[in-house]
Amino acid sequence: MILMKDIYKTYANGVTALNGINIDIKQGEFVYIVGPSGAGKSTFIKLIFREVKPSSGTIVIGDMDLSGIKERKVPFLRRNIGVVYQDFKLLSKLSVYENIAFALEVIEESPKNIRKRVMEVLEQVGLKNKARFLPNELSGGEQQRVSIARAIVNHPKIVIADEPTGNLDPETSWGIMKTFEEINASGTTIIMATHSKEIVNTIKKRVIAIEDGLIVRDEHRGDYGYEI
Ligand SMILES: Nc1ncnc2c1ncn2[C@@H]1O[C@H](COP(=O)(O)OP(=O)(O)OP(=O)(O)O)[C@@H](O)[C@H]1O
Repeated sequence: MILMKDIYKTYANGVTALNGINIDIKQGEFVYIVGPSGAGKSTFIKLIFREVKPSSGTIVIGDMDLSGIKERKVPFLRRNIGVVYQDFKLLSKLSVYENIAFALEVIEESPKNIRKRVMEVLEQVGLKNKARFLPNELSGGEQQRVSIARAIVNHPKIVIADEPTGNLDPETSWGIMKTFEEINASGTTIIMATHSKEIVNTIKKRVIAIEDGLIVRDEHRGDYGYEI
């Protein structure tokens, strides 16, 4: 599903973020990516949806080998991947409904299907009654739910989340995690970078630890393993 072989990444400024990564993640897995600040977690995550290109090595996502992929094929890769960010990245002038519908409009889904599917995902994240609200009229947790709804509206096979609870209080974070678990239960692969020891040690999943651009630990139902 997600395969990386001998992945190295050195940025244009000379910083080497990844130093020989090998990984195999199967469809339907839930994986935490942990490690110190600057270890290479975000770089690892960005490789999956081709926000970042490796300096060398092979990446296969589903049946797509990204090594030789043409730029015009990248949107097809991204259709299978939903992304959730720490700071939500919602469009502030668009309503909740429009923020989610936008993801379907760009792939030219019919207006009837768009309406049906947007209301479906809003129901799934518990925000059906806020469809007409603007993002700044919502709490942080609600905004993150909108961004999760946007990420899953197109039925992606993979959802990637880069510190999705980083800006939320603990109670709200547990609710967001429950939503990710429900999405995972329907067969979607979840890759989540997190600094939350409480979450990783409570909701046990596969844990991949990255330090200095290398995978130093890969455990089924692992622990967070750091003090903060
Ligand atoms: N666009 C970039 N250009 C140059 N260097 C970068 C770029 N993005 C990241 N880096 C560097 O690559 C290294 C790894 O960064 P990365 O963001 O992947 O770490 P991280 O583990 O996600 O950190 P954090 O937990 O703080 O988010 C760092 O030294 C960082 O400064």
